[in-house]
Amino acid sequence: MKRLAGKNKIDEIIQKTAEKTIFYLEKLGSSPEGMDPRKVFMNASINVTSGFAFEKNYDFEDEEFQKLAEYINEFFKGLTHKSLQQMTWNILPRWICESDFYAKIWYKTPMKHFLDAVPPFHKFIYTMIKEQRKSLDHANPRNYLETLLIDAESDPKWGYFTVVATIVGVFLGASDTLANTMTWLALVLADHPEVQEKMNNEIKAAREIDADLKKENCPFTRFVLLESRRLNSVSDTLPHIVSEDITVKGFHIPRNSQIFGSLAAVMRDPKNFDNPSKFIPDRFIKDGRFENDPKVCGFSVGLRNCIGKSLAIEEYFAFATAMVENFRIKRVAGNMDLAKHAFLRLPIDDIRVQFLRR
Ligand code: HEM
Repeated sequence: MKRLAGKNKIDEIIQKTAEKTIFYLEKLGSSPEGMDPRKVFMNASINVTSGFAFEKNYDFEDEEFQKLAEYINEFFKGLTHKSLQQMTWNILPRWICESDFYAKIWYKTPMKHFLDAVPPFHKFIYTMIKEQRKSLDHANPRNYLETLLIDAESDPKWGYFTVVATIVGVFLGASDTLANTMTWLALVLADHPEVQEKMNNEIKAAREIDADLKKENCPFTRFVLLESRRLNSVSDTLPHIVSEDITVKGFHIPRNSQIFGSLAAVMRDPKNFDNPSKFIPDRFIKDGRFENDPKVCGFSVGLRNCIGKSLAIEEYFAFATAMVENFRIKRVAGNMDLAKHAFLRLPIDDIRVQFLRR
């Protein structure tokens, strides 16, 4: 990421994507029935990721973009079952897990979406690789894919498959997480109109200081964004495999076990936050100033924490401020309940939010 600093047009792509997002939120969400904004936010995060990965900025209605979005959405439809299948590998004999019969059983579940999306998604990325190799400048990689291609040439352990799998991982890590973080924010703001007004006033005043909105001029907005991520963190945690035998607080965990730690448990623990289930943006004021709190750990902790954290923070700020500057947000249907999901914390399906132009 450091090698791309200042070279990638990512800030410009984030701003353009924020404008497109506003256009679609108004087009689809201004009527009294409102909308589920997830798809619009998903398109927005996929577009920023394609800016980061390939330096491509799409129109959401572009045919190539729609294909890309479809592969990613299909992956997510089957992801829970893919994870459940992996859990069964912990308990069943290997010959069962590797049999055709067992594979056919899983293909009858929603995991089918995941499996069917893999070949065309990989092919799409191979096409990008071919395109970008033609103009690859080794001294000046312009995007994430180019840095991977350069690394792959100098390391025999890397093959094209590793490059493709890394890009797939970035698209999966970047899209659903940010889309749902934005959706939770829209829902929580709908319940707190006074917070929307306070944010809007702060953003207006900050624009007078500098037309390019600066985070340091928007402390209250940052409290709100952090508090919304704390209260409704999207990822509880991804499954991890234990690489060696370990004992934690008297519990022995053998090598190769699959484990799940809960990030939400840290962020909703009353020992860490007073009234943890309440939305209290001002909880982050320390001596009158904004202070980040590392216990808000939705990007996970440790060596494998989120590689896209700083990009995600930029996108979240840009999309959230654009949304509040342009709209009053109202909830028309649904509530703040959690959807049933194996390891993500997502809003339920039947939410409807109205975006009323200011
Ligand atoms: C609000 C948005 C986001 C949230 C809440 C989030 C959260 C997370 C979490 C919890 C992990 C798991 C870390 C672990 O295994 O312990 C993760 C990993 C990852 N994230 Fe994010 N993420 C976000 C945005 C992004 C973005 C924008 C990118 C792309 C540039 C990205 C790329 C990745 C990748 C590639 C991994 C896997 C890292 C690894 O396994 O080493 N994420 N993210």
